[in-house]
Amino acid sequence: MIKIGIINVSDRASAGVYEDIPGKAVVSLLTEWLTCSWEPVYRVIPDEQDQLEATMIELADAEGCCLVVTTGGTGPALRDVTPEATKAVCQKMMPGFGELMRQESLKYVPTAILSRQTAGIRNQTLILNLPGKPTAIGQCLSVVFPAIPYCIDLIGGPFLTTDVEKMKVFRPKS
Ligand SMILES: Nc1ncnc2c1ncn2[C@@H]1O[C@H](COP(=O)(O)OP(=O)(O)OP(=O)(O)O)[C@@H](O)[C@H]1O
Ligand SMILES: Nc1nc2c(c(=O)[nH]1)N[C@H]1C(S)=C(S)[C@@H](COP(=O)(O)O)O[C@H]1N2
Repeated sequence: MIKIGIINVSDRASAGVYEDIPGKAVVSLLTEWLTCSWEPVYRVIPDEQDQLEATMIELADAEGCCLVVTTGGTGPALRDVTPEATKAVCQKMMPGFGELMRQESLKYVPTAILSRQTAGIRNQTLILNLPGKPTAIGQCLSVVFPAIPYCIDLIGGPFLTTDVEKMKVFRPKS
């Protein structure tokens, strides 16, 4: 079974102050787009770098997720450490994901430049950061998703398929 990790990184969501809207939004978009069978591996944790790194490693190495999507903790605030944790656990960074998501987000809010969201590869797992704002989830994930299945092909992961009416992905012809 294809597994996809979703980690909501938020002190308030993990304390139950917020409902986990961003994480649920990721699951609902993936459910709408993907036609292959898959299952979410879901975590809600505080902005603690050690815990976040341990959770990313668990979802990548022990659970075998081909993709791990994080929400929140990408900004400049003192406790925002999601990009640092991502860099610490990845062997390769994929800066194009962050660049494209910021460019898209700027169409909606000038504060898009405050997100340090990035992506990287840990072994056979792509780790992708999204901002924590519920409205940012669809705006960011839909703009980078067309490249995600091919990225997962290239790192030796499972073949992700989508409903082309809802999410058209791109795989270059070999
Ligand atoms: N479940 C939610 N419902 C409504 N707004 C949310 C929710 N989660 C996040 N947000 C909004 O997105 C912003 C950024 O979210 P993020 O998770 O990065 O940080 P945070 O919620 O401030 O985290 P923390 O609780 O760790 O400070 C929040 O300030 C809030 O405005
Ligand atoms: N699409 C989109 N991107 C966005 C935003 C948003 O509302 N929509 N908020 C910005 C703001 S205000 C901040 S502080 C940063 C970091 O958010 P995070 O700490 O929740 O990850 O994301 C930015 N990117």
